[in-house]
Amino acid sequence: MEESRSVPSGSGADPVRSFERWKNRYAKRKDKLRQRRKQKKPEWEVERETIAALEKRFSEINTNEVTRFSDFPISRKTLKGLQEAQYRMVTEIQKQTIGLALQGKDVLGAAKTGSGKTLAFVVPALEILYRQQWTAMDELGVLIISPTRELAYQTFEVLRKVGKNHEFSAGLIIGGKDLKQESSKIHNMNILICTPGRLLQHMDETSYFHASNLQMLILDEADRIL
Ligand SMILES: Nc1ncnc2c1ncn2[C@@H]1O[C@H](COP(=O)(O)OP(=O)(O)OP(=O)(O)O)[C@@H](O)[C@H]1O
Repeated sequence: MEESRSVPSGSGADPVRSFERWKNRYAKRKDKLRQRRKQKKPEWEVERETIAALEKRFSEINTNEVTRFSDFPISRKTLKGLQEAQYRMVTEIQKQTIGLALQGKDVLGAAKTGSGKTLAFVVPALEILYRQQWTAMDELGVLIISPTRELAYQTFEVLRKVGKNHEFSAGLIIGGKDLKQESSKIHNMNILICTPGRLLQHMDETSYFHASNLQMLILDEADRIL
């Protein structure tokens, strides 16, 4: 059978050839997209590269030149949390201690009331877990001991605010609540803030409470705790 093809008179364009050209272009574009999708790295790999780039900058931290949180090599998630809570410029205790803590050094800080000590340890606490790609599936990584319930609660609020873009779980163990209820949740926590008495009680009575993989121990107002 003969194929009939209608060409609009006067246009000069062959619709079959135009279609073929369009089909080739479409196939090429689709191929490019497929290649690009193939090259796209998985999220964990991108995150690992970002962490490696941050760690490279640790040795270059110059405390004297730090004025803002963004001068520290810290994660975008922490930085975003800080900015959303309107924290941009560092206070003296933050400037002097965050860099050392990021470098993995033990830090003993002392500064007067209201000088911003809480963020000086909350930021490194978030970063140490971030760097190890800690997830809510992992165990306890950071333990913060506060001398009083009020202080523990305040610290928890700061942690919640600044760490809201991370996926870690955090718990407050301060007594005054049902011990059994606390016990059932304690093993799911990546970061725990507790008062000394309640912590001891859980160490004695909660069989599955363990801190064998702890990455950071923080004693808030150590002089009152020790
Ligand atoms: N970098 C910052 N920029 C602006 N405000 C800040 C900064 N750091 C802390 N603050 C604010 O300063 C106040 C005191 O901070 P914080 O409670 O951490 O001090 P502190 O030294 O722990 O005090 P205390 O010894 O009473 O516990 C808080 O209201 C906090 O939000």
